[in-house]
Amino acid sequence: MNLYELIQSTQTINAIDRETIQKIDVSAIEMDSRQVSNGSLFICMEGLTVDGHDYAGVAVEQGAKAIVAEKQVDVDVPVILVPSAVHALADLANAFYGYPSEGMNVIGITGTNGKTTLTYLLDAIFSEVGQKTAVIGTIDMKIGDKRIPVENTTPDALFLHRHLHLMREENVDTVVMEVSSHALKQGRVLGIDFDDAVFTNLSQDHLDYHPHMDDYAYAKSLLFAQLGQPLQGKTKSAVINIDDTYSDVMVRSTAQSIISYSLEQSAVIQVEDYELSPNGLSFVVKTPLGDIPITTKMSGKFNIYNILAAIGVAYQHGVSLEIIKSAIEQLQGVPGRFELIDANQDYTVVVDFAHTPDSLLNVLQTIEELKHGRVITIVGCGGDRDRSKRPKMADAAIAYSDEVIFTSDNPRTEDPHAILKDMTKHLDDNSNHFKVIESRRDAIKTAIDNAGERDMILIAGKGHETYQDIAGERHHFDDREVARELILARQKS
Ligand SMILES: CC(=O)N[C@H]1[C@@H](OP(=O)(O)OP(=O)(O)OC[C@H]2O[C@@H](n3ccc(=O)[nH]c3=O)[C@H](O)[C@@H]2O)O[C@H](CO)[C@@H](O)[C@@H]1O[C@H](C)C(=O)N[C@@H](C)C(=O)N[C@H](CCC(=O)O)C(=O)O
Ligand SMILES: Nc1ncnc2c1ncn2[C@@H]1O[C@H](COP(=O)(O)OP(=O)(O)OP(=O)(O)O)[C@@H](O)[C@H]1O
Ligand SMILES: N[C@H](CCC[C@H](N)C(=O)O)C(=O)O
Ligand SMILES: [Mg+2]
Repeated sequence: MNLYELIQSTQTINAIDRETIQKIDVSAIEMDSRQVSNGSLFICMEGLTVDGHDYAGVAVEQGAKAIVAEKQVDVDVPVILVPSAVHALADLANAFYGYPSEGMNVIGITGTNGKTTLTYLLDAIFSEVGQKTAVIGTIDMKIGDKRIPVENTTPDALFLHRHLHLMREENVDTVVMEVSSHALKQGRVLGIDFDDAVFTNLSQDHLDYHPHMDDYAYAKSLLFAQLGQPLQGKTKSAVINIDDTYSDVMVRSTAQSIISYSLEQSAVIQVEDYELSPNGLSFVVKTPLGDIPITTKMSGKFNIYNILAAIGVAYQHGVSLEIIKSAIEQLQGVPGRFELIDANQDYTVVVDFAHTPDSLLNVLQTIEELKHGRVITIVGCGGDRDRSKRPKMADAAIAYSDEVIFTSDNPRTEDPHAILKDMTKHLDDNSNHFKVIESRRDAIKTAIDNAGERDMILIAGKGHETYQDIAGERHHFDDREVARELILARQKS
């Protein structure tokens, strides 16, 4: 693409010599010098670890034909100065790839918990309608039947516009994506033309990155602001859980119509009555188009919220009540979310991705309603992440379990002992209520070897993850595989 044409899509600072840059054809846009090839346009991004401006020279050596930067860099190719590299990256990538999100339905989901679960619900509903769908989220990226691994829950703007383009080329109708607060604060989703934005809930997480809860809520609200002004002929909506304390922040951030959902008060999408049982949930959802009785194998009151959110989006898109019901009832569950490990043992083993105080409380309260024996919880906290959630997660585990085994999650670059100390130092050491077993495998083995008939073991925090990050190195580790192997080993012994 011609560089002169391309830069018309963003705001620049310096006067550009039109004749020079009109001669440059850009073969790719890159934000990482290691990816630059001959003919690339390199955008210097100031990161949290390094400053991309320091890599401009390397990018030119690799073949970059021009540089986009926020400050002058000493290279012998044209340098286009911009007021914001974050905006320039989004504008240029969006233009380079032909504004791909405008040609598809794009649904953005934000909130502390429930995003991944909701992507699975919406994928099931839009697939049931007969649409081709794509999903971008924590587990992976899915385009039709293809699954592509991702590093971040919400990737950077360049990756997003590039892959949205690919999705449009592959005739995807609807893209469902998780939008993390990191992504919103770092401008990773700028330029995406969202049709709907969903707010699930807000509770403590990421206070290593956000200085306080208001900053975290403000970041989430940016998704609702990005829906823009209502346009004639195009209906957009904000689907919002009004039972959450922070819902007002989201409601006030958007000019689009609000589809509220609630379990407790009057809302566009609400619940008449619900029943939680060991076999799942059953409840009646009231919508302006009529009632939908739902029976699902998904467990936990919190999943009613996820289902209401899905119904809110589907309702906005005119999906029939029958299709909504059928898609939700067929969904077997989400990998690593309340996933039962069943090898015909006489005790229950649940693997769940709860890694925040609120999600851990939710999953344990669900277990409280389903249990028939003792509850044994295995839990740890990730390293290089919010330290203040550690004692709170420990308290949640202690409050609802007969026994807790504190263990390692992903220590990353932190000392595993220090993380476990942060979790347990306020607890009474003499209590025989908890143990600390640093090795996750040994912790799972201890729980399985000692489980009695009808006991329930919760292995929390890692869900679908297939690795454990120790000292910055990833080793293969899957709670589900390890639990199954140890259950079978106990049966043989
Ligand atoms: C803390 C954080 O959010 N970091 C993100 C951030 O990295 P960073 O700011 O450290 O980047 P950097 O390494 O300083 O690099 C700056 C620039 O220099 C460039 N560079 C760098 C090196 C080089 O040799 N050449 C070069 O050009 C880089 O490509 C980049 O453009 O920008 C990167 C690109 O967008 C992200 O991949 C990275 O996510 C890291 C891997 C991460 O772990 N993030 C987590 C905290 C996160 O974002 N999590 C949320 C989900 C949370 C949840 O769901 O609960 C997510 O959306 O994944
Ligand atoms: N609506 C909800 N409210 C509270 N807790 C929930 C809700 N939905 C799921 N959970 C709990 O949170 C855990 C994570 O759920 P899920 O993966 O759907 O959330 P997420 O928002 O995608 O998380 P992440 O920020 O890590 O991507 C689940 O394993 C479950 O324990
Ligand atoms: N997206 C979340 C996942 C946390 C999962 C947990 N297992 C951990 O490592 O803390 C994060 O990166 O903070
Ligand atoms: Mg997720």
